[in-house]
Amino acid sequence: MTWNSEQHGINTMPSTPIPTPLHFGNLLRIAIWPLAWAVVTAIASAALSIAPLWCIYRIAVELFSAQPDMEAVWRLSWWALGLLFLRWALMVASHVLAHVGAFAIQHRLRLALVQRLNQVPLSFFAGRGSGSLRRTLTDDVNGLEGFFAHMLPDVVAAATVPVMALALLFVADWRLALAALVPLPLAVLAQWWWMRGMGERMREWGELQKRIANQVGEYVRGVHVVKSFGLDARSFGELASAVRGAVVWVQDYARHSSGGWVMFTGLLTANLVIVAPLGAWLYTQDTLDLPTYVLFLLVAPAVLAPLLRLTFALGEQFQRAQAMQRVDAVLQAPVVSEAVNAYVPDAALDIEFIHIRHCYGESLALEDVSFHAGAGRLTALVGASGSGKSTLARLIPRLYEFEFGELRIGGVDVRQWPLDALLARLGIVFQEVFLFHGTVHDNLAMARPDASDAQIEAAARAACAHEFIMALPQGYDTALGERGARLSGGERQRLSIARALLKDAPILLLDEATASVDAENEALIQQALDTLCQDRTVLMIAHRLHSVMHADHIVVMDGGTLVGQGTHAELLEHCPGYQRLWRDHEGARDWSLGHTRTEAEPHA
Ligand SMILES: Nc1ncnc2c1ncn2[C@@H]1O[C@H](COP(=O)(O)OP(=O)(O)OP(=O)(O)O)[C@@H](O)[C@H]1O
Repeated sequence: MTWNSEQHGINTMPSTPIPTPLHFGNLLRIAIWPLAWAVVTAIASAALSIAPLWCIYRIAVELFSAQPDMEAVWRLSWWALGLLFLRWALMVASHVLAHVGAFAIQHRLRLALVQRLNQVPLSFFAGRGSGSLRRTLTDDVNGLEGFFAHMLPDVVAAATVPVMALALLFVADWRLALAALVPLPLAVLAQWWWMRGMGERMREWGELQKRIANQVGEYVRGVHVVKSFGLDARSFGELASAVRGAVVWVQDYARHSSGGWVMFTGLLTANLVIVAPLGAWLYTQDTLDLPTYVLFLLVAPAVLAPLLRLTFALGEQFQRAQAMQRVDAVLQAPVVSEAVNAYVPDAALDIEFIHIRHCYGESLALEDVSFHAGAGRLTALVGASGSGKSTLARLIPRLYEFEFGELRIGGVDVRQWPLDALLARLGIVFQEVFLFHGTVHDNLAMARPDASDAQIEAAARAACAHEFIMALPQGYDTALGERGARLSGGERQRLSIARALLKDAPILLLDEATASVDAENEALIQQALDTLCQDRTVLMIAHRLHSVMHADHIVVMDGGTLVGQGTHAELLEHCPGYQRLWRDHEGARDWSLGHTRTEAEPHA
């Protein structure tokens, strides 16, 4: 039989959003039926844990009677064994059902988180370390799964067993039953003492864990730099300080909590210390029979000891509540808004920046920038590092929302475009090429999932990538490591150009990517780019001026403002900012050529 999640009340469809703010109630609702059955079977199994003890009590009654009925003793023994097996079967059923429900919750949460992360602007990620976000998607979601899979049946059992045991003891002898409860108020007092300020402490612990996760993420990303300087994790200051902070926290926690904890656990497991002598005294007074005394010796520990489990669950609950808050913060993160009356214009797709102003937090990145990138033309953005070129490009796919002004594509403000339609019309080639785990083919096909093998190959050929792909061990089926580690920068760049060619979008955002590659790769990439740019609206961030001399339009940026625009010739004549850039560029070229010459001369 296959498990049909819909039939069994598990709603895994990502299209139904999870109601926020998140709490245990709305998580439970995701998988209400399996979890409800898990609770029912857990209660039944917990109740049955007491039943064999009742059989043993009845056996004792027989054995201590004047004429023991051995047949009844055997019958009761078989009953005890049968009930024990039934209890185990119910326990297994409860755990299986709890896991089914918990996995449904985990699956739904993950989908909802990934969906949300797809919809938030880039500024959301800027304020968070990638480590802490990864922790939310993995550890926090796993923790919630674990809570429902393990804690739920355990907690239900831990709460049921004492109630059943106490009911049985009160039926047998109310005086000893009360005695079995005596340590409880003292244990609660010790527990209160032990738990004081726990919420604050757990919050501190959560913060420390977040810091460590971020720092470990950073350490792993920068491990080549750390190694190249002959350092190790201890010399990675922030990471070392976060780990030391955790050690101090644990020491402090142990110092403050151990006394109360020892008292609490001691009291909860010590009711026999009262029940045993009191029962013996009542027996000597002839007000208690021996089988009842045996029953108390067997069952009294089950009245309080399971409460220990409940305490663990409470501690666990603190952590899960924090995990839930972190998951909730992502699920409630503001998404890129989409206009109600969004529409796709039926016009040539030019790009127009009108008095654009943008800040990253408090710091101003663009001020009053206006220019027009004509449809089907190549517009280049030039300027010193930090002048705002990339920021302008990032505003087009709405990776960031600008503060003031208008940004029109095809005559319509980007905020009036349906986001999917906008992104479908953009091809993006940035310097940092991200390649996913998967084959070369998968990495290319992501640009157009329905592309045929022939189309993929044609794009690769046009991007001058086919030859190096065929030289890989399995050609297009070669798996690429994390971040495409097995490919050179130039090869990755050509793959990303092939992707853009496959997507065949009418607008192209290009971060000129030839700055850091060798001459052979530069020529190949340039050739690929020339093919890619044909008949498209191209906005190109240019780091080397000679590559944009022939652009239709050049926009010169300086310190977040536009200081000139026109063709290369016009700017050389009128724009001091461009003249300076050109002088620097020519100077650098002379230096590099001169440098090459002087190095080459001795061999001439
Ligand atoms: N995510 C960010 N958060 C905060 N400030 C940023 C962010 N990205 C860029 N900036 C700042 O905004 C300004 C413009 O940066 P931008 O990357 O747009 O310049 P650029 O001209 O593309 O530089 P480069 O040529 O070096 O890439 C800079 O002062 C930069 O420090």
